[in-house]
Amino acid sequence: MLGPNGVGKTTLLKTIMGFIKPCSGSVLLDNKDLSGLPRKYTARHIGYVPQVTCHSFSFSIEEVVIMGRLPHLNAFSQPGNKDMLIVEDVLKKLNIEHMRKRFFSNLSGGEQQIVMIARALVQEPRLLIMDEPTSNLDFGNQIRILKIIKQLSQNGISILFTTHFPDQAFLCDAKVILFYKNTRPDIGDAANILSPVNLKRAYGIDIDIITKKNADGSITKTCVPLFGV
Ligand SMILES: Nc1ncnc2c1ncn2[C@@H]1O[C@H](COP(=O)(O)OP(=O)(O)OP(=O)(O)O)[C@@H](O)[C@H]1O
Repeated sequence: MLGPNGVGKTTLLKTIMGFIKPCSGSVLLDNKDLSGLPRKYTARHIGYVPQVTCHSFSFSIEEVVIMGRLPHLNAFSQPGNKDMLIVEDVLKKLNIEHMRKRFFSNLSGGEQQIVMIARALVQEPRLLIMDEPTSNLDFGNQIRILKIIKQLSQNGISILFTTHFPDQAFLCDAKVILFYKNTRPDIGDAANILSPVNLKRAYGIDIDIITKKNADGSITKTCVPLFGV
């Protein structure tokens, strides 16, 4: 989901998650109205990573990530071997296994963001919803998270995320919902929707789209704003 500030991307995600009541229409999961489903059921199927705010859990990284397994545990049961293997795998994938004992509240905003993504991944959801998952991350971590997003989607997991960087839609070869201030959004493949004309309508600036052929034959598209002199 792409679009200008304040257009309603977060509001739509919160509505899908059931935190806000829709003004009209309904949100269905497996053809059932989400608002009537038990929270635990929803949590087994949908993972949610909210926009970064300052979280102050007094737990270690490892403990915060293990909490993502809660929807799969019975009341009063402890995480078992299978749960711990999933946690290990995700800590490694996100390159945070070496800092697992650090206190979550002492982490930087970007580090906290990676841990919150890890917590959602160990939930093993069918649908992962993330609000600006890369907003606080350094360039390397942005690309690492995008690669994971692409890999998960190739493995059949649906991922819905907001971003302010149209390039990320090209990199993930994603379907795009492009919001505008006063008209209905456009929905479709990044290659079709992210044209200079549509991007100007959304963001109010001139943008060129450059196509680069890589050494391995693949194509990378990137947005270049026309900055002027
Ligand atoms: N709790 C709230 N109460 C009233 N209005 C709100 C509330 N939260 C958001 N809004 C308003 O709803 C509109 C949409 O906000 P929203 O956060 O969904 O936009 P967004 O597209 O996610 O923006 P951004 O890209 O800046 O994160 C904004 O005008 C915002 O001021």
